[in-house]
Amino acid sequence: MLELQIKDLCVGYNGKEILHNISLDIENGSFIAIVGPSGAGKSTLLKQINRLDPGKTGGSILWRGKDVDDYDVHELRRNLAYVFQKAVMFNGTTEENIKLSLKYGHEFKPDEIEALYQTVLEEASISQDILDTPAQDLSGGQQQRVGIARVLLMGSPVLLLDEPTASLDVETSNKFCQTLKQLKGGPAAKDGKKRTFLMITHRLEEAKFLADKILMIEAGHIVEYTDCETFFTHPQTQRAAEFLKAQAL
Ligand SMILES: Nc1ncnc2c1ncn2[C@@H]1O[C@H](COP(=O)(O)OP(=O)(O)OP(=O)(O)O)[C@@H](O)[C@H]1O
Repeated sequence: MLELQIKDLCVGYNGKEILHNISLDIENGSFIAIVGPSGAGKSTLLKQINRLDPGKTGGSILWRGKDVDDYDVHELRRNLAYVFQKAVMFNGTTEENIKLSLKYGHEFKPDEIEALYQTVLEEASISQDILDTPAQDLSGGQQQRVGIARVLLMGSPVLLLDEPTASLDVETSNKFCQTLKQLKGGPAAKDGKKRTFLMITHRLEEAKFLADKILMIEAGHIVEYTDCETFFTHPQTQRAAEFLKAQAL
């Protein structure tokens, strides 16, 4: 089943085109790593998916067959959740910070919430000592896991991850990727369909570890959209081969 279809998407600002005729299909349950040089348009693409970027000039994005523009924006963002480079922590306990997402029009019955909460803590590797610490005192890696827990508590089937490990050290980042790996392929809450991940990363080893497919973008164009192994072992384009070679230096 197709989770997302992007058709001839064009984005531009002040007459300058940032994304040019992007078309791609994303299967339910897949993990897509989005790679490419700085300024390629990766974040712009991700933000287009849940309408965080206002620059669309043409084309369409369908989530489960319906144009994202036709959804109520809160419903859309609850289902296609954006995870930023750094999760924002508010005053209060970690538990309060995680349960904050329940305020955003969730569809769960009260008795379902507690069960889901317990599952989410396990899935996002949130231990009791993290819960007991004020959220603002948590380390960067712990805060990112709290951010993920919030998204899971909303039951979002699609996670849009914009460089979630960029501000983490290598060890913490590896732990965070282990958490994502555990989540991968797991059923989304409620509808039983699998979770789908789109993650921007500059760390190719993370893409290799997590992704089913790699989407490489450069200067607003798709360079390659291929399965992970093929991308790393037999890139189909000269440009992808050069990109991989440069990263290996
Ligand atoms: N609101 C905006 N107005 C004008 N230009 C914009 C806007 N948003 C993005 N851009 C431009 O679009 C281009 C692509 O930006 P984007 O953030 O999508 O790139 P990126 O591939 O995510 O880069 P990075 O890897 O450095 O985060 C950049 O040149 C950026 O300046």
